Amino acid sequence: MQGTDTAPIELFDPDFVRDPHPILARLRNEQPVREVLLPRGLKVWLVTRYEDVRAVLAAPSVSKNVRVAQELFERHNTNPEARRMFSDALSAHMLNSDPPDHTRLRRLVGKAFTARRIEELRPRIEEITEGLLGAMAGKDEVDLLDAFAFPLPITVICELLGVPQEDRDDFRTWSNTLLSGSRDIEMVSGAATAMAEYLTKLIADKRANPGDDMVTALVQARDEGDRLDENELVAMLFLLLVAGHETTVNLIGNGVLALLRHPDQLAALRADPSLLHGAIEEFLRYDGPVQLATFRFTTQPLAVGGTVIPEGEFLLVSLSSANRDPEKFAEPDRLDVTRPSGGHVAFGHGIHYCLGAPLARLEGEIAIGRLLSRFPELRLAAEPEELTWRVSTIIRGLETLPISPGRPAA
Ligand code: HEM
Repeated sequence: MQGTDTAPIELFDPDFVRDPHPILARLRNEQPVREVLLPRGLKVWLVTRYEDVRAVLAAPSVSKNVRVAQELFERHNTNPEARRMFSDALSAHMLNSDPPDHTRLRRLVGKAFTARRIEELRPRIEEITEGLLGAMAGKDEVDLLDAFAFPLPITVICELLGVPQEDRDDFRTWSNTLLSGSRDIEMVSGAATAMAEYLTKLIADKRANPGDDMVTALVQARDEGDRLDENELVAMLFLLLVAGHETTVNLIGNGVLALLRHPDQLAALRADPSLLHGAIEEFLRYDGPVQLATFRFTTQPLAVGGTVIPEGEFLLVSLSSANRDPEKFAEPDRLDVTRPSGGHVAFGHGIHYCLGAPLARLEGEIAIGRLLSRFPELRLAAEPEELTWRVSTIIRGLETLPISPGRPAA
């Protein structure tokens, strides 16, 4: 019977991590709403069909209030050692809040992320892109993630916020650990503490030496208008930096891999660069960087796809699965850069729809467009089967992407 089968499913087995789509297709067909046990011992409901995913993301009775979530977490966790996974210092951000807190927090930064404001960053994003591509020219083989897909968005978000260059490597390490889905609880909470201490110090520095950056603007909003408290300030920076670090890298990485594995699509895009805009949407649909939306929970019984999920249960919705649902997308497993774009849920849906979507799209377009025009001979430098994917509850992305750039265009 639908929903009640709690036999383990292989959500984080090597087969799933390598290619989740066959397992997701089976779930959509057989058990579109069902309970699963996560690696750290938490029981959650997993939702996999497009319409159900959108309905859950838009349901006002589905909450993200982190304080209530902490209590529920303790009730639903089967592993007593994993009790404290939510770090208080980092958790008071918009993605962990319901209205009216969510509305207030999102409004504080909303203006800086509109498509128009983000478009002003274009020349700087192009400059960083050209610099990184220039450094790749002449090399036989490089890891595209390390040389290009990571440094580009990290540099952009750090410049926007005002995070010093020399601190960026530490930040990347902590951020990766926090999103790894690791069972090593000490390592995860160590990274959370280091991150919180770092951000607290950054805020103190900006108070003493204000700059023309977003951290300074938020510090001033905190100090003058009393519109967010100190905890919320730390958590806001944490969210923006982590979102800026962990996502766009995989739009670039997964997108380039998809193209290199589909030479006909690569040729079509090279022949008609006006397809690029739609191609970015297709990469987001085909293998988006965020496979599961973040935790939510029911505050009253919720009917989804014929199953009633009781009150006080955790929900995870699979964005990767929704984006391959044949009820919504014809031939969903086919990469097609000419597909009419739109409708995918790679950036989520509802009030938590990705704040950084305009920035991610612009970075993705500039990065992939310039990469293809700079390196006409670009090819994979590994067999696709040899590539390994990161083990993470949230993120869908490669560990490394070895490529051979070939001769640069004249
Ligand atoms: C291709 C890159 C990106 C993808 C695929 C992506 C995806 C997502 C998704 C799926 C959500 C909703 C999660 C949920 O409802 O559980 C989200 C929220 C969010 N994203 Fe992104 N993101 C990307 C880039 C960025 C960037 C560059 C930033 C900028 C700093 C950013 C900032 C945020 C913020 C602040 C939220 C929370 C919004 C809210 O709670 O109202 N994202 N993102």
